[in-house]
Amino acid sequence: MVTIQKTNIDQAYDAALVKAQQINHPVLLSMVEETGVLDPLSFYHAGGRVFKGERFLWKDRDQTISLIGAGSSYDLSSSMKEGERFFAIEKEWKRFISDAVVVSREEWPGTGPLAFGGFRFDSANPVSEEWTGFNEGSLRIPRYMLTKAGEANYLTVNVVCLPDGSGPSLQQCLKERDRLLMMASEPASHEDPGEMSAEDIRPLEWKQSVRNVVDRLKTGEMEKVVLARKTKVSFSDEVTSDFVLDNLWKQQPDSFIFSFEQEGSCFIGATPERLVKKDGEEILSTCLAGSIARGRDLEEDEELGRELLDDEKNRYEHQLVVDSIRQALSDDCKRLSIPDEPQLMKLKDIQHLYTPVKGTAPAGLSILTLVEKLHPTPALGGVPRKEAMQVIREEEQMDRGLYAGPVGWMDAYGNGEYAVALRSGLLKGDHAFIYAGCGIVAHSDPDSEFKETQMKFRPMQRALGGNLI
Ligand SMILES: C=C(O[C@H]1C=CC=C(C(=O)O)[C@@H]1O)C(=O)O
Ligand SMILES: [Mg+2]
Repeated sequence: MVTIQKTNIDQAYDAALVKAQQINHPVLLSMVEETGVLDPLSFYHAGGRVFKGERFLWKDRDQTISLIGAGSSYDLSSSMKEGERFFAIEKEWKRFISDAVVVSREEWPGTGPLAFGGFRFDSANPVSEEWTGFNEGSLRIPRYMLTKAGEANYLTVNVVCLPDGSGPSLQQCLKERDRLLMMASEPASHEDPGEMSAEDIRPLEWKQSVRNVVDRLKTGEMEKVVLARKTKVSFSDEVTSDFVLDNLWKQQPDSFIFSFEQEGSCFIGATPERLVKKDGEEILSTCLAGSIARGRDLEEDEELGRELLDDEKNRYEHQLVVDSIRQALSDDCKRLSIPDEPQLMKLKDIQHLYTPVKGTAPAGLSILTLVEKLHPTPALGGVPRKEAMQVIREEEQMDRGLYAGPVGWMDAYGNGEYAVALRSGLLKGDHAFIYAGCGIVAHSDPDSEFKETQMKFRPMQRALGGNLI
């Protein structure tokens, strides 16, 4: 945890420089101020004029917080495998913030030193060409960050002071900040990516994989395996994250919206699934699994909702997630509250079975400890976990990259939130890959699971500019 200082900025900068020399290690100076109202997308767009390729955006499902980062002041990254990657990043983060000098009036959640990023779904799967640039864990502490929390707007400026005194001066950073703020007061505009065409990758092989997995599940050797597939979308021009975000923002108000630019690519999406949120001692998680279409009118929609709630196959698919999340959280969380019956979560293109999870944990417990325990839940992995992951590797024959992995943020005050990066894709110049998967159980039918993936592709297809229903 960090200690807040209420000194003036010049003194804090000098103190950070002296500290960097003393400990012979970079020291972060983080300055936080309340600002006037800023539009998140305009800030993101303005950030792109100086820091294209180094931006992120996050908006939570409850509309309580938005974070928009531009530039990088420090990267936390790990190439370690499995749980080690979470612990390695956690260790470096703790060390980094323990030396940080923070100038702020208060400990506003989501301000000051904050790391945003994601983790690959499966660290044991080799990194494919399309995902190069993303490590097993890749988190970024931005140079500039807008935090919108309710009605309040905050701007964080992070300057890393180096032991040899090199690096940007305080005056340079403050000048750049003013320029960024000026540009962010202009409305966001973006280029249209032009003509679009889509190509399903290995659709027939995917259905065959569902059959193979169903056969194995019927023997009782496993209970559930989530199989995903991808579609390649091509454009006549470059598809920018500004364009896609603008669409997601308008079209998916009930989802977590995220974008993470890294080395010429951008991982982006609108997911309904929270992995874990930590707000002081309060812990929230979500069980989300089991799906059905939306109806054409209210009556049909309610009928489909009832059908989903009563459907044995979907209830089983869902219950495996509930059991696994309960077990993963039971060691660290007190007062776990998990309703016995799921409810419906209705999104634009699909409805899901949904069980909210609440609990409490010591304020000092790191959110990454919980992420490590929860990931991968059976909403995107399977049961038993280890065996299901091996089947996914064998049957999917693809690299999920950050799709279905944890994506989100953590601050230096012990707050944070990670979503499961579903309904997402990777933008790469004039093309994109989008991903969707389904929980396969012994009673799965390949054609209906395939249709389910088609529904799950729709949010990204629409955001990419596809003229869909
Ligand atoms: C794996 C995905 O969805 C998961 C989350 C909700 C419902 C699911 C299902 O019904 O199969 C999946 O477990 C995806 O969207 O790519
Ligand atoms: Mg399903």
